[in-house]
Amino acid sequence: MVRFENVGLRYGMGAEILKDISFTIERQSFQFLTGPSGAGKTTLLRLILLSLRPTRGLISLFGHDALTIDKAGVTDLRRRIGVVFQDFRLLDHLTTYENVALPLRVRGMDEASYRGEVTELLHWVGLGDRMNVPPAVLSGGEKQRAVIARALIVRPELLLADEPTGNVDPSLARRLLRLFTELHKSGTSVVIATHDLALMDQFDGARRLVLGDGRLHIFD
Ligand SMILES: Nc1ncnc2c1ncn2[C@@H]1O[C@H](COP(=O)(O)OP(=O)(O)OP(=O)(O)O)[C@@H](O)[C@H]1O
Repeated sequence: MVRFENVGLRYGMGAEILKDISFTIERQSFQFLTGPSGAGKTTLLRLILLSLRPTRGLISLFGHDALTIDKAGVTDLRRRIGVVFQDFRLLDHLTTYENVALPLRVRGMDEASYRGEVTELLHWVGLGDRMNVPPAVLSGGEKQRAVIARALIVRPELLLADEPTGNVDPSLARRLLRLFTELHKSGTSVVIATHDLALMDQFDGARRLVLGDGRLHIFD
């Protein structure tokens, strides 16, 4: 569902951050994206999301040539992707529950059809007693969990998560990881960018995409 061929990226006139990156992400796959700080993990996720254009190379997303489609096409493809990024904000005029339910509401669904599922997911991420407060009063880790719940509620075809367990304690990190693996089992391709070796070790068999010196090394 994602294919990169010889992708290179530089910011402005700077040096190339990513060089000759080629890989595929298959349907219903699970992988970690790792590498030292500054290696380009967030940059690579942004290229997949089509919020950055590569300096060279080819990117295809869900079978479409991502570099030639128009803006409306990009919006359509993005709807199929769940995103857990640090700078994806919650809306402060809505409650936590309403934020998580929003992607379903904008799809025109009736609240009665999703209320139970949203509530269950919020309990699972440990926000059962925070549902009716605005995000402004949540802690950093609670906000991050609300963003995760909002990304997962639509069961996206592809989930991109950037350090999704960065702000939570190890036991909650394991719980969130379980949520990602359940989503994967139900059909989603999952890409998790992380530094957390202990977390990756819990998923010994998972594919690892390792960035270093601008290159990507793949361990299947
Ligand atoms: N908008 C930008 N303009 C210029 N340089 C940038 C920009 N965003 C990132 N960079 C640089 O690109 C490199 C890769 O950054 P990126 O955030 O992708 O790395 P990362 O692997 O996600 O790092 P971390 O693990 O610390 O989050 C870094 O050297 C960073 O300074």
